[in-house]
Amino acid sequence: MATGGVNADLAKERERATFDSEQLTNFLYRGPEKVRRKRYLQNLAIQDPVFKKAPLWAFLNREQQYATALKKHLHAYRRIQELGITEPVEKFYYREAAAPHENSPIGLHESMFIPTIEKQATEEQKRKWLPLCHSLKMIGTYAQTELGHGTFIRGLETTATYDPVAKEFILSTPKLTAMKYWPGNLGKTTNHCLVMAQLITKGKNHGIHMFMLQTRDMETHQPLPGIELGDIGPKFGFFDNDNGYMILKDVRIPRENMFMRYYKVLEDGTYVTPPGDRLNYLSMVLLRSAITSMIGQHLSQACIIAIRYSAVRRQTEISPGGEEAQVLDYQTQQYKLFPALATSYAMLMAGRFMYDFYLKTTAQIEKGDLGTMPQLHALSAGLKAFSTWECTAAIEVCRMSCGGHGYSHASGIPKIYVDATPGCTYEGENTVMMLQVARFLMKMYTNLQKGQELPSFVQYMTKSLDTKSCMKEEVAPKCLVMAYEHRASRLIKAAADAIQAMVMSGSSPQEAWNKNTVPLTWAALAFCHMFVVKNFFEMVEDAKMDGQTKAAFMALCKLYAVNGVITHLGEFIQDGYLNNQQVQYIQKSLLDLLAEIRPNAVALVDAFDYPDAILQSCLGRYDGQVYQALYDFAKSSPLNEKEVLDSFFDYVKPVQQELEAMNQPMARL
Ligand SMILES: CC(C)(COP(=O)(O)OP(=O)(O)OC[C@H]1O[C@@H](n2cnc3c(N)ncnc32)[C@H](O)[C@@H]1OP(=O)(O)O)[C@@H](O)C(=O)NCCC(=O)NCCSC(=O)CCCC(=O)O
Ligand SMILES: Cc1cc2nc3c(=O)[nH]c(=O)nc-3n(C[C@H](O)[C@H](O)[C@H](O)COP(=O)(O)OP(=O)(O)OC[C@H]3O[C@@H](n4cnc5c(N)ncnc54)[C@H](O)[C@@H]3O)c2cc1C
Repeated sequence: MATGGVNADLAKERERATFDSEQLTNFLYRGPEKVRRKRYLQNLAIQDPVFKKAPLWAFLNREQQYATALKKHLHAYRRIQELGITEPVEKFYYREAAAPHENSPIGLHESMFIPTIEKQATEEQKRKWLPLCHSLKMIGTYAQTELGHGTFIRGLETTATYDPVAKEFILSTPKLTAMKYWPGNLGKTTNHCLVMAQLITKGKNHGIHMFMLQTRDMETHQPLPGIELGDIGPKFGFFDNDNGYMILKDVRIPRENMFMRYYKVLEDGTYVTPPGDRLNYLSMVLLRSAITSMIGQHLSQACIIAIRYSAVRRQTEISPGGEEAQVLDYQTQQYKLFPALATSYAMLMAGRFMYDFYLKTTAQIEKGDLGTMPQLHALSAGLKAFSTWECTAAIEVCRMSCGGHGYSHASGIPKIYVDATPGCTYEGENTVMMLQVARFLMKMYTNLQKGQELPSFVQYMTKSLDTKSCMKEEVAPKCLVMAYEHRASRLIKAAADAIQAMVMSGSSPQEAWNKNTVPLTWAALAFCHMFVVKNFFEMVEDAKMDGQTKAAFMALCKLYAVNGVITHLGEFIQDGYLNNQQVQYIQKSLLDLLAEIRPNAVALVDAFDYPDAILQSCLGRYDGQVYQALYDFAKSSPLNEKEVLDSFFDYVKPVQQELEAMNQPMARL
C-alpha cells in the first residue's frame, strides 16, 4: 500500500478550487440523499469480504477472469435481493463497486432478458418465467446476431416454422451463416435465450419475431438435444464474458414460447399482427437509451485518472534550473484533457435526458400510443452512436496523456477503453445508426416542406437559415447554440437537396439515397452534436446550485461547445456563417476557457465521486501517491513470484550453449 498522506500538489489543487465539488456531486446524482445512498451501497460492496478477497483481474488468465467475474456477480445478485435493493440505478452502484471493471457473465440476463420478458411477454408468460428468472433457475440472454448478419436484421436466417398439428415451432439455423454468433453469455453461462427468428406459418414468412428457447438442462447444464453451443474465443475486451455461438437443428418449442404480447400465432397457425410495426425492436431501444450515460461514466473515470495524474506528474523544468512543471500546467495537456472532461459531462447530461425520454415514451407506447416511437428510435440511435464515438476517442486521448504509464493496466485506462469501444458496434453499428437518424431527419424535412408541424427537438429547422452569426468577442451561449442549429439545418438541407436533385434527374429514391450516405451521416452527426450542446446548456442553466459551482460548470459547457466548433470548423464556415474575426473570437475563447478551468480541474473530477476501490487505478488515486502504487503493482506481478523463471533454464540456457558452441573458432572451420 502507498503511504505518505495526500500528495502535496493534489492537496493544493483541492484548496485552490473556486467551488465545492460536493455541490456538483449532488447535482450529478440528483440530490444529497441519493449521494448518501450511493455511497452507502458502494461501501457495503467494497467492505464485503467476498469481493475484497478476489485477486485483481489484470493478473488472471481468461478462464480465471470469467470464473472470478461470475462468482462476484452471482454473490452481488444474491446480496442485492437480500438487501432489498430494487431501483435499477442502486443495483448498478452496488454491482459496480462489487466487481469494478469486470463485465458480468449474467449481465444480459439482467439488462436485456428480464426487461424483454417484462415488456414483450403476455401476463401468463410473465407469471411463468419471471419467478424462475429472479431465482436464477432460468438464466438468459438475447440471441439475435448471426454469423452472417448483425446489422440487417430483416436478413436473419434462423427460422421458426409453426407446426399446427403438434402446436409447436421448429427452430432451425439452416446454414453456416445462420448460426447465432456474438450474444453475450450464450456460450457457457446461460440456460435460456430469446431467439430472434423468421416466423413462418401457413407457408408464409412474417419477418423476425421473438421466441423463448431453453438451451441447457436446468439441472445438469448440458446442452439440450439439437443444440450446439460454445464460446467464440478471446476478443479485444470483454475477456471475462462468454460471447457465444449456437447452432439449432430442428429444435421444437411449444407455441406458448413465442412472445405474444403484441404479435400472435393462434393454435391453427393464423398470424395476428398489432398496429405498430417495429414493436419487436424495443429491447434494442432500451439498451441504446442507456448507453449514453454508461459511456459518459466510462469517460468520466478516464478523466479522473488522467487529470489527477497530470496534477501529480512533474516533467521538464520551465526555466533552466527551475522547478519541473506539473504536466497539467501545459496548455497542450489542458487542450487534451479539458475537452475530454467537458465531453464526459455533456454525455452524462445527454444520457440523463435520453433515459427520462425513454421512460416517458415507453409509458405512452404501453398505453397504445405509438406516435412518439420514431422520435424515440431516432434520438436513442443517434445519441448512442454520437456518444460512443466521442467518448471512446476521448478515453484514448486520456490514456495517451498519461504517457508511458497510461499503457500499463496499472493506470486502469486500457481496460476502460476496451470495454467501452464495443459500444460503437453493439446495439446497432454506429454508422448504421446515424443513417437511421438521417432517415428520420429527411422525413422531417419533407414534412416541413409540406407545412406540417415538427416535433419540438427538430423545430429549429422551421427557422430560415440566417446568413450571419451573432457571435461577438464575448462568446455567448445563445450564439453558440444558434451556430450548431445553423450547421445542422444547413447540412440537412444540403443532403436533402442532393437527393432531391438526383431524383429529379431520373434516379430512383433508393439510388439517390445510396449515392448520398456520406453527406447524410454529416447531417445526422451535426444534428446529434447540436442536440447535445443545446441540452447541456439547458441543464446547466436549470441546475439548482450555488453561483460558483454553476460558473465552474458553465465554463465546461462553453468549452464543449467552443471546442466542437473548432474541431468541425469547416462545417461552420463553409457558407460564410462565421467570419474570420468571429473564428478568432472562438479560438481565443477556447484558450481563455482552458485557463479558467485549470484551477478547478481536480475538483471537477472529484465531483464524479468514484472511490479508489472502484477506479482501481494507480494513477487516479485520490491521495495521488502514484509512484508507490506503481511500484506495488509491479511487485505483485505473478512473473515476480520466482526470482529466476523456469523458462530461463528451458530456453535461454540451451540457446546460449548452442550459440556459444557455434561461435567456437573450431566450430566455424
Ligand atoms: C438498421 C435497422 C434499424 C434497420 O431495420 P429495418 O427493419 O431494415 O428498418 P428500415 O427498413 O431501415 O426502416 C424501417 C422502419 O423501421 C423504423 N425502425 C427501425 N428500427 C426501429 C426501432 N428500433 N424502433 C422504432 N422504429 C424503428 C425505421 O425508422 C423505419 O421507419 P420509417 O419506414 O422510416 O417510418 C435494424 O436492422 C437494426 O436495428 N439493426 C441493428 C441491430 C442491433 O442493434 N443489434 C443488437 C443486438 S443485441 C446487442 O448487441 C447486445 C449487446 C449488449 C452488451 O453486450 O452489453
Ligand atoms: C462485445 C459485443 C457484444 C455483443 N453482444 C450481443 C448480444 O448480446 N446479442 C446479440 O444478438 N448480438 C450481440 N453483439 C453483436 C452486435 O450487435 C453486432 O456486431 C452489431 O449489431 C453490428 O453488426 P455486424 O457485426 O453485422 O456489423 P456489420 O453490419 O457487418 O458491419 C460491418 C461494416 O459494414 C457497415 N455497414 C453495414 N450495413 C450497412 C449499411 N446498411 N449502410 C452502411 N454501412 C453499413 C458498418 O458501418 C460497418 O462499418 C455483440 C457484439 C459485440 C462486439
